[in-house]
Amino acid sequence: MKRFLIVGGGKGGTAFLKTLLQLDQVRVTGVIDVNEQAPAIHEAQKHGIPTGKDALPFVKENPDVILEVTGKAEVYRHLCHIKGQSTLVVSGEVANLIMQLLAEKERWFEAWKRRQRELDAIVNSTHDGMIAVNREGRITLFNRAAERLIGGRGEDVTGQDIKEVLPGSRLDRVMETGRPELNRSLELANGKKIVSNREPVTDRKGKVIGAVAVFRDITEVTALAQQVTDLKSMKSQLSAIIDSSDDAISVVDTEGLGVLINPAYTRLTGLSPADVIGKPADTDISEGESMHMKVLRTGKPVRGVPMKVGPARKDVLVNAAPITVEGELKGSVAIIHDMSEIKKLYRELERARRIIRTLEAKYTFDDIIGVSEGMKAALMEARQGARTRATVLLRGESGTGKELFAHAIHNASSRKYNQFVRVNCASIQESLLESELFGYEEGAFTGARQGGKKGFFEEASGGTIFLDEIGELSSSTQVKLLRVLQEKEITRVGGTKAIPVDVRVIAATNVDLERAIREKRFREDLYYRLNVLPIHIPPLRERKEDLYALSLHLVKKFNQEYGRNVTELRPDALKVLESYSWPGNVRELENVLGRAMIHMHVQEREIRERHLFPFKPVPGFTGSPAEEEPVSGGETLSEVVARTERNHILRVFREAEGNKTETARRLGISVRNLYYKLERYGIGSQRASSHDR
Ligand SMILES: Nc1ncnc2c1ncn2[C@@H]1O[C@H](COP(=O)(O)OP(=O)(O)OP(=O)(O)O)[C@@H](O)[C@H]1O
Repeated sequence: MKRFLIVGGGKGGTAFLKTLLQLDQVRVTGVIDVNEQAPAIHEAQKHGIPTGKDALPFVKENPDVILEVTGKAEVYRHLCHIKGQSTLVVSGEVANLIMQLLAEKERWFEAWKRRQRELDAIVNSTHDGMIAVNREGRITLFNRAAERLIGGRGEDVTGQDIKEVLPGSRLDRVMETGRPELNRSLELANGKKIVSNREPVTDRKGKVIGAVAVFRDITEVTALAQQVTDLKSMKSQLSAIIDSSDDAISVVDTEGLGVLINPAYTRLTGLSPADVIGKPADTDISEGESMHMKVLRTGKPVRGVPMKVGPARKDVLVNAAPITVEGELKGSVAIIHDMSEIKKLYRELERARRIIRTLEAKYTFDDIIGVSEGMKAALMEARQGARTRATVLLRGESGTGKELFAHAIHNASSRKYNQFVRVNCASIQESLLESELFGYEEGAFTGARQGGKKGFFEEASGGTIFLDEIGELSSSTQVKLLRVLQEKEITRVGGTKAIPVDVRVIAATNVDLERAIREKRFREDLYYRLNVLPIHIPPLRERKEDLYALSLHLVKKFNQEYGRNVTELRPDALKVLESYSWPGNVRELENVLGRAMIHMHVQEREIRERHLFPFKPVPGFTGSPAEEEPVSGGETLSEVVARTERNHILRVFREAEGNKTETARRLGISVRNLYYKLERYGIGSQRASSHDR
């Protein structure tokens, strides 16, 4: 509040008074004039302002400004003994001007104050901390951000020595050197990280009159920077994982537009990033609805969807899932697993399995012993035949080695790594044979397996099927077999679809097929289909020169089996063997030698005649006891019938020298029936297994 004393109440004084009365922060302490009727005196009295002598005490109170509006002021100055007061002498004309200037100053002052408040607001609202000190190092500014960062209150610390409030501020140092310190990072005692700029404040002449520090909290920024670094490294790790994945990966945004694919995706589909990124997913790899679009539509993952993709139409399995960030759907990711590799591996595995199984077709040509002309010819034909896929018909009596030949042909052919399936056509019930050979569809007959079943032909696909005892096939099976040989395709029982099969057929029989054709028991057309490469294996009695080598070969085999060390066959023993007719052929020889070795002393090395003695070869026997059973009392009728039947079959079987076809003929039953009965009564050597698998 400024106090004014107006001296002179004329026009000028009145003008001053009126102007001053309009101003804030101004108090007129009095108006003085010798003329008590002067207009300003009147005006002052109207406003209760002391005049004349009444004003004098206020003069003594030392008004801030005395406005002398006339020359008479000198008198009043003297009167009032006012000293050291600034006195302004103005004429009435300039009084107005001065008043205007005063008003201007007041406005400027107001503006300055407002500006000051604005600056205060700015200084206090900024996130940057600000501290200013004067020349003495006393704090003149300590804004709110500084309060927050450092602690303490601006009003408390203002005027205090900066060295006490903030010993590490270095503002004293800045004042000393007069040089700014910029972008300095430091950690405060409270753990906050800041970066600060400190600058000296100079007057117009460049003299340092203080210093100011502006500093910023970078704790969060540092943490954010760390997070960004972490995210970057995570991103590059993820990119490396995605790029090195063998599974194809694709990502789309919420609009279904491609965002990311990995190299495996390009390898699988042939689509480059340019084909996919930013393009709609509904034109992607799938034929129906895109898995991405399905995921975006339903918000749910899809799993294990089989598809064919890419130019190679590779089999794949697709998994797709929504990408959600804080509960919000952001897109979809699909992982496409190439199944062709697995399928390939599976095929390899199957192949390996087959090789293992094929080992069951374990004989090769090296296992077939034969020095006789007849055997040499058969072997040569078989070796040649092995190189082709021609159907082979092995002819020869029981036990001559037909199956051995079949194994050897398969193992010498290009099909050796695939399945060798042996089917004994006589030992499988006629009603089952068709479905066993050709398989059946689900529901083909009561008891048919769910999903149907592959037959032997399908099992042998890529390999060889050995149809033993082919002469025993029923006419309906003969027709079907003929079709397989002609069309190279099968139809499952109960099915309509023709399934192509790539199978090499080796058939064998000891039946006189030509006679069977004449008797209408065997189809002529099938005969010609089978008889592409007939191989005749002569009976042992016609190739006695093989006996010695064969015997040594078989003895070697038994040595291993029985843990013996027999190395020789004495001439006397060989002579006995040569004098025999071998109706059971090599199988019978095998039995005779096996039995002889069992009866030899462990240390004996040579087979002699006496070892074979008493040599009563039983044709067709493999060692199972098959003597006639004696009659005993107290049997039931069915036991008597069974015993009688067994004894009779055994007798005829011996008389026919173990020839099953002949036995069956003499008994008036089918060979199949004979097989059944031989097995039932434990007679003979036939194996019950229908195929080697
Ligand atoms: N030349 C041979 N060299 C070595 N062993 C042989 C020879 N011929 C046959 N064998 C052996 O004789 C036994 C009977 O042979 P295989 O089973 O092959 O005869 P098969 O003619 O198929 O008889 P079947 O018609 O009764 O089925 C087998 O143990 C076989 O190893």
